[in-house]
Amino acid sequence: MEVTQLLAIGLAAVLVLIVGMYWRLRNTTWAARPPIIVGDPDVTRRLIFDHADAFSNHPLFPLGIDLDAGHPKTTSITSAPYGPFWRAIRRNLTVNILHPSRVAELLVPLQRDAVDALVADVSSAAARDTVVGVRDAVYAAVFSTVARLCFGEDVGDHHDVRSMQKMLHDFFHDEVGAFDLLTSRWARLVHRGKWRHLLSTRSWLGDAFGPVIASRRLSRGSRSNNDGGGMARSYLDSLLDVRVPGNFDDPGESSNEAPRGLRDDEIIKLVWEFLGASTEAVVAIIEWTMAHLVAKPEVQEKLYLELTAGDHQNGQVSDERLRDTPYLRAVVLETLRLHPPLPMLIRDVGPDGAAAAGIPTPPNGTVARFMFNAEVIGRDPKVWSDPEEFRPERFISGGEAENLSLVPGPKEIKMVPFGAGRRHCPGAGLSMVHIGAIVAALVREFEWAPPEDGGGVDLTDSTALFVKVMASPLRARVTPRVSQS
Ligand code: HEM
Repeated sequence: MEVTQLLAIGLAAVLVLIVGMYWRLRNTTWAARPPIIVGDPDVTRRLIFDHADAFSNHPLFPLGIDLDAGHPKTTSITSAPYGPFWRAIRRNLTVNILHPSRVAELLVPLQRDAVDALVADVSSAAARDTVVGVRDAVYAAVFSTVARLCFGEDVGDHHDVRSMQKMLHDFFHDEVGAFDLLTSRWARLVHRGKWRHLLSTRSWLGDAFGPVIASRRLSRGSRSNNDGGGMARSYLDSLLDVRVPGNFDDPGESSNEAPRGLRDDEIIKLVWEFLGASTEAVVAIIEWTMAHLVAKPEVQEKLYLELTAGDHQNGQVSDERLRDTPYLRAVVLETLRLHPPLPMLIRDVGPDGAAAAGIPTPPNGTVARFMFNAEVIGRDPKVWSDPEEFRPERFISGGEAENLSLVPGPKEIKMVPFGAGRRHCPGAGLSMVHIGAIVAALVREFEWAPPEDGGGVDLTDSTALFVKVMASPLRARVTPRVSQS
């Protein structure tokens, strides 16, 4: 046999090996057993509400890996097992930050600066170019507000906020995202550096937020009454004060261990959850809303007229103001119906849940994973007329979804963008105010039209970690409105 033939055979063997390895690695997933996908609103209602005890646990490791391995365990509200620890940290967030009175007191004043900066950004982009993108400017406006809610005014200088924003953005929007790394060993092999970076999340979060927490502890310690020195009490302040049951794994109602304060590594996890939860989905919905307004000028005009009528002109958006601007609320709800940014509500259930759902009992010590598909539920033709149509009128007086609440009750489910049952999103009210204020400012100040290049509005979606976003960032022709005053 000639050398060239030998070489060809060797090369072919190597290729077969590589392709085999590729397929083996590609098909390795972190969820060992396939989840059970539910898209029917009635089945969702029955399982989540009628069997609430069994359907109240989210996955313990939302990213599929234990990022605490080798360290004391930490948890977020999202991943804490249903029980007293979860209740304590969720209650702390709802009472201290998300309660409507706190939203009015904390969020609304902070938004003013962020919205002004956003309007200035869009104005200068529109002056430079006929076609502008809105995603980055909105991201900055939302994050700067959220960072101040989280850390208070002493969050640091502009540079610190920007570097936190970049960290969060890279985590969700890196082109080789955590999801690719977790679902494919091939991706881990090719992007070893990024995989190592993901595994060391705990340590780089510590480097970023540890000093902020330490400095806040210090400044509070130097004041006798921990009153924040006249500053509004931030989420971080509440986390420094909250008392939790000794052990977050304890499923019982009463732990034997004495209540304790949170450790810094636990606070870091909760702060990271807060920043991510209050930025990503909010930005996604603002962009989807603007996309529909560009695509449907008649809806945009109707909204503009509502926003500029009477004393709404230049008014801040608050919970009450949203009640006075039903069309704005309807436009945002219609966007949430069509594009729930977290399209899957996940529940891990044991034998009770499996029995309720009529599926085989999961083997000892394991769970069955249910994914309730919010996107399918919100577009169910049994529930919605012309479900694929963007029609905000459904949500106003006389419409098929008049008076629909943000989070469904136990009687009926029509849409679940903020989830359902005990684990529903506690940030729904704050989100509506935050989204409403930004959309209101963008529509009041500018007219939005499709780019002249004929590209139109592309409503294709893609997933950034867990969040459904527009696959191509929105681009629009933006014209400043003539001042009404
Ligand atoms: C448009 C904005 C938002 C959307 C669409 C959204 C959606 C969701 C969804 C679908 C869930 C899972 C619910 C379930 O499993 O039933 C969730 C959970 C959660 N969200 Fe939101 N969210 C938004 C904004 C916020 C904001 C502003 C916060 C404030 C910090 C927040 C904090 C949380 C937390 C802590 C959980 C976990 C709740 C638990 O496990 O008990 N979210 N969110």
